[in-house]
Amino acid sequence: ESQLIIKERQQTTFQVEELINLLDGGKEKTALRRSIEQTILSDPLMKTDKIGYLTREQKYVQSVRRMMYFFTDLAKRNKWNIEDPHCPEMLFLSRSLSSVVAFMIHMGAFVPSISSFGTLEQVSKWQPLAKECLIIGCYAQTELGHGTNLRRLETTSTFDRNTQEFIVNTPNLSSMKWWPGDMGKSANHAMVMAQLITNGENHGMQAFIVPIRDMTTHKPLPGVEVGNIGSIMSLEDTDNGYLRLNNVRIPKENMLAKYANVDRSGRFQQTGNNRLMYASMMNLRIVLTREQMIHALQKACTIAARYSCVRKQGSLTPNGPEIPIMDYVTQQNKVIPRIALAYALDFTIMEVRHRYVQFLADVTRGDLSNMAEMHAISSGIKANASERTVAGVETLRRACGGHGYSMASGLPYLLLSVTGSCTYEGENTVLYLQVARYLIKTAANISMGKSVDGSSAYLAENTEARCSATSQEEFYDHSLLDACFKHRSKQLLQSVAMDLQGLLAEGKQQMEAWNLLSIQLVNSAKAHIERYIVATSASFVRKLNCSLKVKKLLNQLCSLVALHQITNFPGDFLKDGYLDSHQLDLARKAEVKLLQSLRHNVVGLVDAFDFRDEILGSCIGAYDGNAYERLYDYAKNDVMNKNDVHEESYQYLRPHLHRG
Ligand SMILES: CCCCCCCCCCCCCC(=O)SCCNC(=O)CCNC(=O)[C@H](O)C(C)(C)COP(=O)(O)OP(=O)(O)OC[C@H]1O[C@@H](n2cnc3c(N)ncnc32)[C@H](O)[C@@H]1OP(=O)(O)O
Ligand SMILES: Cc1cc2nc3c(=O)[nH]c(=O)nc-3n(C[C@H](O)[C@H](O)[C@H](O)COP(=O)(O)OP(=O)(O)OC[C@H]3O[C@@H](n4cnc5c(N)ncnc54)[C@H](O)[C@@H]3O)c2cc1C
Repeated sequence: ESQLIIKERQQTTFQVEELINLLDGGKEKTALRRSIEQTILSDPLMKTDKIGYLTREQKYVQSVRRMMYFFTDLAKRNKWNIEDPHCPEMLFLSRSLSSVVAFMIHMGAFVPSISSFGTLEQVSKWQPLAKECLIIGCYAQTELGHGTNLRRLETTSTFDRNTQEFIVNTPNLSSMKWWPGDMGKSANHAMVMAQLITNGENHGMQAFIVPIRDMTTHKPLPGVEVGNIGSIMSLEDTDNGYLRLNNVRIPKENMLAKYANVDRSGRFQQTGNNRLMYASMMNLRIVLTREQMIHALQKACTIAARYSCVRKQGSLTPNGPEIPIMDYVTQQNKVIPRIALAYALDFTIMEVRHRYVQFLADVTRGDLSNMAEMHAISSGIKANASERTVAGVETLRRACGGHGYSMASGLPYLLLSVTGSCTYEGENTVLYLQVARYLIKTAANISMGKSVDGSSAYLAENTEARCSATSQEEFYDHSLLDACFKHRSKQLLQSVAMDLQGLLAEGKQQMEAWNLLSIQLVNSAKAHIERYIVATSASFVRKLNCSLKVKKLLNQLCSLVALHQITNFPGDFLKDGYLDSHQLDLARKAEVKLLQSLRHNVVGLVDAFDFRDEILGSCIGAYDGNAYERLYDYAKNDVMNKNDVHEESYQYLRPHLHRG
């Protein structure tokens, strides 16, 4: 173990294990997580070869092999609950599996969509088959021509009264399904989202289960053309696919009919709220925020923080001893606010998940009153967490200098794999505009004196016109910081709502006015969600039952998240004079002081994320801090170094070497 990292751990002022337990949800949960990790990581059939050395095809094959074994054997033998994406076991499992892997869409989207859209009878038919991996499914919504605008999907499913079948068709190039994970090579069934047509009338998007490959030969079924879409930026262990359906017939029962059905004569009946067809996307938005984004940020923080403490470069005195780069305040400003953000997002998503589970129970009772708010929160948190995670991981990668550019650091892999999360499951701008739609409606409700949802209640409160802070210390106070965020959000919303009214009064059409103001609308949505994160994480910490030391530390992290946002994006806080430039200076000084006070706990804070080295996959961020030894070992094992002289060198270099 590096002496430097030992020294860092000696400086830690709190019990790391306490914080680990807190993040897991209790001591017993930590024990459960560790035993799951131990079982998975010690199983020879779950072993992965070093990802950097595999071809795209090898990655896919390895992933399919591991995950088939995992779902059909390992998880069952250990009686792990892989049914509920929000249960603790599932959270721990996805952490142990460490990267995006085959059958995540099958288990994470296909299986839950059956119960989201299916009747009880349909669920009891399809779900056991899917859970046992007797069928492999994908979620086929996006098309070559449309991903966001679901109303304009072009795949059709036309009811044939004579045969009591649906004819599913992708009539042209742009209507073919494009992108679904697990579809290219693995899936034998697809959950196809298509326009339902009965008796010549279009009833909008519905879900259909379409068999696409033969259950014995795995060959595409008649009328089906299916394949991989080709190399993508990362996530190469899954097979994102395309699918063309040429008038493929499926039985009438394959339309999932929880919220709408078609009778034998082709009469369409809507039995539930049609927004519920969209609502199922909330689930994956929340799951991905934690399972992919926050974990990626936590891993990147772990790597950059540990490395920054063992990397020495330069000195703070002329010819003096070299210091760990973590002692530079600029380095602290790159690493520590990201650690703080990783904590704040984790606390926020715990609350969001808790609310979502309650929301699901409400929906089962037929109560949809919280749907609009839940949609705004889940869309906003997905967009904000992915945007800040991607930016954060890149900052942390650069904070590791040259070694951050090497695959050996694990950082490029994290960055590339998490970048996609800004696009899939709802492109971020589009999601922010959904939040803005909710906010504009809320503003209208407030002006009519109607009640507003809990997370937006502050929009109806009276707030001070100016921040009251006169000292640095006040900028650590959560309620003062929250007031800054409330004010920013409120004034951005008021201003865009007024502009919208103005444009409408001038005679502009609603959609045109909306488009003209969409930059402001996105900013307003971001401000609302950032306020939600600041308030939710602080209140989560307030309610925690933990030692004073840990509470103090977590309170500091919450303050830092808010302060860092104010000092880096001060414009909207200064705009209407809520903060003045003197107060901004105080906030900056407060931030630097906070960074320095958190400095000696940096390693403890990332140790508390408790990622085993095998899961972290980094030569420079391993627990023992032996970065250089591992980098050297990584280089020695490069396939290019198999022989001292590369065969190609003989062929192309040797003829030229003797020319002179
Ligand atoms: C274990 C896990 C590990 C995982 C690793 C896996 C990694 C890899 C995974 C990769 C996985 C990737 C997998 C994938 O990528 S799967 C594909 C994901 N695709 C999308 O997310 C598509 C995004 N597009 C949309 O969501 C819609 O088209 C929108 C909604 C934007 C517009 O459409 P439209 O123009 O029709 O909408 P509108 O604006 O008129 O609104 C109409 C009304 O509907 C309400 N509304 C809208 N949306 C929702 C909602 N969601 N819940 C509840 N309500 C909702 C809305 O408030 C409004 O209500 P009201 O205001 O009128 O009252
Ligand atoms: C790795 C990966 C895995 C995926 N897996 C699946 C899957 O399993 N199943 C599936 O069905 N799909 C999947 N997708 C598709 C994904 O859901 C879509 O790509 C995503 O929803 C974005 O839609 P789009 O590609 O049509 O983007 P577009 O909507 O074309 O976005 C392009 C640009 O247009 C802008 N834009 C579009 N509409 C508006 C608007 N109304 N207002 C303002 N700006 C707008 C966007 O902000 C963006 O800047 C996956 C994608 C990726 C990258």
